[in-house]
Amino acid sequence: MTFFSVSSLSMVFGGLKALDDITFDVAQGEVFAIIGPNGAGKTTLFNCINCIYPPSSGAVVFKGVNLVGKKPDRVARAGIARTFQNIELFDRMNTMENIMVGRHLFMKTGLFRGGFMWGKRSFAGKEEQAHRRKVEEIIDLLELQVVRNSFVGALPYGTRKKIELGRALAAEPELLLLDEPCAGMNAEEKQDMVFWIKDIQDELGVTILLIEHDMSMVMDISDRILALNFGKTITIGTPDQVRCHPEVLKAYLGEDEQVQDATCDIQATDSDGKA
Ligand SMILES: Nc1ncnc2c1ncn2[C@@H]1O[C@H](COP(=O)(O)OP(=O)(O)OP(=O)(O)O)[C@@H](O)[C@H]1O
Repeated sequence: MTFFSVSSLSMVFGGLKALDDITFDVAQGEVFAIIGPNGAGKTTLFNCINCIYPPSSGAVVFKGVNLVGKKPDRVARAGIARTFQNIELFDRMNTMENIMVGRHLFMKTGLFRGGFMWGKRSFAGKEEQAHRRKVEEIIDLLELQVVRNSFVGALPYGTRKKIELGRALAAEPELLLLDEPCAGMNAEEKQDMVFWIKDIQDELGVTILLIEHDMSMVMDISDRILALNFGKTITIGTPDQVRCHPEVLKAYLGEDEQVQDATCDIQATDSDGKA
């Protein structure tokens, strides 16, 4: 059984075809990147995968189940978690509490309530302690110990991105959708994020779908890449295949640009598509 697949997926907004007949599959354990210039349809594709948008046509199949028409919380329960392009954390909550929010899918007694209201020996208290242990494992994995009790609103951008990643991991996903995990990060923070993503793939066995504008990061981390432009697939292949694909180069560099570099490197771009 294919672990994850998208078949003939199209999404139309008014007269605009944001996704046009997209088909690909992802094997368990892969890091699969989706690239393309601004407006190519990458976020729309993520929104169709986790059912924020119902596609106009096509299928999104995860472990044999077509997700189209399901609610986003059902998709999360099926084992798909997501981070967003813009950080969406609770600034007035600390790191631990923000990651704990990712556990809500598993909570039978409600967030935090159990431990506080009925004591540690009650079912609710024990359940809450088990969730806290899971959160502590994630804090250790992502080396967030020093900011465990800090309000996230005051923390540096790169740390906040990592906490958002931690919250997604708290849902114990089998498939993790990362929407521009390196956006707004400096070079050191990007290097760290690459390291965490590889760790999540290797140590937790999580399959990763990644949207990212930083091409050096994408080429470094991905097993395979889907390149989109104007909602259509340009190509799917390994980093080396995609890096040198003439249509990919044209999409990034423009019609008139000649590729001088024999390695076919695409310039790293920021989220505005600027070099
Ligand atoms: N809710 C919406 N209503 C109408 N048009 C939309 C909507 N969401 C996206 N679009 C359009 O669909 C196209 C694809 O947008 P999308 O955000 O998926 O691109 P993207 O590749 O993620 O771009 P970026 O890299 O800038 O985030 C764009 O033309 C965009 O304006």
